Amino acid sequence: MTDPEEFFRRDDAIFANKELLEINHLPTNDRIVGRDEEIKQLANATNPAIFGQSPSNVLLYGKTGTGKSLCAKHVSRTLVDIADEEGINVRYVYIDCAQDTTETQTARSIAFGFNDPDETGITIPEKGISTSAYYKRLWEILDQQTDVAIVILDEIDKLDSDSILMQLSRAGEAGKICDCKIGVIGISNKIKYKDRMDERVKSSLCEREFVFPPYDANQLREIMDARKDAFHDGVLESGVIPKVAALAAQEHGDARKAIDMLRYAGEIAQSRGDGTVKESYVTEAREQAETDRFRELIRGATPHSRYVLQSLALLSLNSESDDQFRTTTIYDMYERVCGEHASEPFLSAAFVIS
Ligand SMILES: Nc1ncnc2c1ncn2[C@@H]1O[C@H](COP(=O)(O)OP(=O)(O)OP(=O)(O)O)[C@@H](O)[C@H]1O
Repeated sequence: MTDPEEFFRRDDAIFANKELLEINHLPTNDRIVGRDEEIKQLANATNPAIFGQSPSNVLLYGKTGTGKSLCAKHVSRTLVDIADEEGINVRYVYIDCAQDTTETQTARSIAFGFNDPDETGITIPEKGISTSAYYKRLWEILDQQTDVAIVILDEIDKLDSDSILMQLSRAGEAGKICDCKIGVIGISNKIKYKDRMDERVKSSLCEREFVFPPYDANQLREIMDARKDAFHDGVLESGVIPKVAALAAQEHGDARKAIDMLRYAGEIAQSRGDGTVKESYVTEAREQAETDRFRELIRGATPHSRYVLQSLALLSLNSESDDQFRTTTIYDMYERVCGEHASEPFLSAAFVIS
């Protein structure tokens, strides 16, 4: 019988500190490259918190992987430490609005993020209480736990309404609802997001706006060089990082994709029992990074957008050429796919398809 023991590795010949290349890793100061100006502006906007005053609300724009979340978290983390030295209690929470799209979910997650139940004695149930009850607990928690609260709302455009923003901006207005000062850092990939905001929310939330430009190949190379110690000495072929940087720069300068590609290239070497991460592995790593990204995009789409996509994929698979398909052909396939998912097709999907 095969002994599974022979398939386990007791040491890692490739990675010395793989965590540096993991998606959720928040790098330290010395590993953050090429965002000095953005960090300076964000620090200026949130500086009043150090004196216990209201920070400016900020909106950050930029394409995916341009360091928006990283800079927002990094500046907030530093702010908390400096304020602490000045005797001011600042805390921050990070909310992914792609996960928490409704007002209730967002209010609950913010309350949960700021709450230390041992200190407040307040619990935040997953469900079973009303939106206003979540708010009530949130204001109470903020009053008890902090002088200044920073709320980072990533993918803010995914919120299904402005209600939570309205509440946060009202609460932030000196002492109206709670005594704590509140600053919001909104993050979006959609430059036009502001256009659909309520005027009142817009004037309060968009006190300052910063656009994060894409990285060029040199910056991407520096970002990866600063994390090179994720690998053991000498295992990375010298051409790997420049190749990853060049490919990622071609695809709108996305640092996440670059770091993913680098990690995958290492994993490919590892899975083949190769002691060297070869430049030739980068092409495969790129495909894997693209598949991941696509999977993530699809996961965020509505069920019917996924059914339309599945229909197109099925038609393309069964087609000899790359011909275009008639709307009726796609709609027929879409109806079939909906049937397989026990879902009623939307008539309006025909307009979307056409
Ligand atoms: N200037 C930088 N220096 C070091 N690492 C960076 C830098 N910019 C981005 N990264 C890394 O790239 C990845 C993506 O960055 P981040 O999540 O901040 O991008 P984003 O602009 O918020 O993207 P999205 O809009 O998709 O959330 C993270 O792992 C981050 O650590």
